Amino acid sequence: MARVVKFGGSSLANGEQYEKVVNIVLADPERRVVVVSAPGKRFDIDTKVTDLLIQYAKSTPGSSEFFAVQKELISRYQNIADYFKISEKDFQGIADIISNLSSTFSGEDDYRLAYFKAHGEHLNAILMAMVLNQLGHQARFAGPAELGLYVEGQPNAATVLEESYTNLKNFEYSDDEILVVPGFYGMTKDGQMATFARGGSDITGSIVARGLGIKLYENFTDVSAVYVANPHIIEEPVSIKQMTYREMRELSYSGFSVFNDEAIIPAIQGQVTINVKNTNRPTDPGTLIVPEKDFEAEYPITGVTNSDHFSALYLHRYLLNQEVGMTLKLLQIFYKYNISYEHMPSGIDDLTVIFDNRQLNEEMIERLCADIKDALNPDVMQWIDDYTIIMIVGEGMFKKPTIITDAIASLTNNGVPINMINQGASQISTMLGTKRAYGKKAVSLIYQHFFNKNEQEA
Ligand SMILES: Nc1ncnc2c1ncn2[C@@H]1O[C@H](COP(=O)(O)OP(=O)(O)O)[C@@H](O)[C@H]1O
Ligand SMILES: N[C@@H](CC(=O)OP(=O)(O)O)C(=O)O
Repeated sequence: MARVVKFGGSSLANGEQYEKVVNIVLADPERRVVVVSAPGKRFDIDTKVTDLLIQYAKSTPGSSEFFAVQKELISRYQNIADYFKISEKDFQGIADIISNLSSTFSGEDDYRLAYFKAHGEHLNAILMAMVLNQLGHQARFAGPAELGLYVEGQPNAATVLEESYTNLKNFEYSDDEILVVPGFYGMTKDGQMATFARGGSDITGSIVARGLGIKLYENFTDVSAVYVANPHIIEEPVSIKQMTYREMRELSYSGFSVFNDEAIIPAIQGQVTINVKNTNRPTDPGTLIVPEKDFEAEYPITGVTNSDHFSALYLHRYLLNQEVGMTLKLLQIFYKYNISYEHMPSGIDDLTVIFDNRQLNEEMIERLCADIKDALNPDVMQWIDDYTIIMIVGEGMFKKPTIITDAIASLTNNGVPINMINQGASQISTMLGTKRAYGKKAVSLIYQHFFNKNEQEA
């Protein structure tokens, strides 16, 4: 069965990592389509190529910073090319593209940053095809322009156009060649490069798998599995062997950065199974992300995460719930500021609106609050920035009501106050709100309660 394989920036950070990737690709002839990110961090305090490109785009052309970043960028690709003994002549094309990025850009101003960022993946795919050719394999660069992968919307947070799937379906390639596809960006209909949100190469992998009708998408990263909790919070957490699309989407949206939350959608639409695997330990089975829960879960919940990218607005006024059109007025104000909300748990006299705070700034919040005061005249209105959301996820959770009470008790009995509970109609997640300082402690307590094997056996 043909596969799409995507390699994240950590898997392509230098020559040694690149060699592992090449070995993985060549180990199985079914690995026909290779999606690459831009080179990532080689060590903890290193800078990803995407971040260097952002710095490059923002520096003044001709300034010393501009030339310093340009040099650093060329050397990131040069080191990989040298590792594989790519000739100077062949590499020169990549160096020239980097040097000339500022002058080759001819689109609308809004797209300039996206143009720079997209080149991280673009050049890495050109280099990967070169390396595979140099090693005697038939490989070809296939970028969004060639594939017909079209996008629309914001230049740095684009969304795929449906016609891309027809274009991909009609894309011709032969059985004996490897396609190397740059992740993270697509083309607008007027020929400009636009990127997905950060971490968006995962999205390209899903789009390409759905479009080409490929049913297995291997997503190679630097961990051996999707763990039940963030490994930066819990040391050596339990691995998830299998999970559903819905579980992964809930968890990635709220903090599991290992797989981009938007990338699940094309996989759902194309019924593509995702296998998250480790480039450094490719024989480990990894985590399978599948359409339906037709497997036995090992633990009562699938995962727990916390996320600080939410803020809340609390409104209180007696008889708030009886006022016809109150929510409409509120939503009209959000619409005016082009703000979407995530959740809106309510009581009889109060309402909490939870926002993704990455779309807000201080000035917007001030104007928004002033408009709400005018329109709704609340007794209490509080903007809460010091907020973290704890998300507990599992398809089986709601069959056993004690799971939620146990989770809450494990927090409140250990000094973590909860100021919001939201249980979605989806019946697979419960969201708890608390102060940021408690975020990691809350994840640890819930982890200890549900996954700590010693405790469970006791
Ligand atoms: N629940 C989780 N399971 C596994 N990894 C996680 C989880 N939550 C956060 N991560 C982090 O995600 C990282 C992998 O994602 P990312 O850095 O985007 O990789 P890549 O460079 O391969 O795209 C891991 O190194 C890990 O630190
Ligand atoms: N290089 C882009 C896109 C991406 O998906 O990268 P990675 O696979 O390294 O997370 C970024 O840094 O956002």
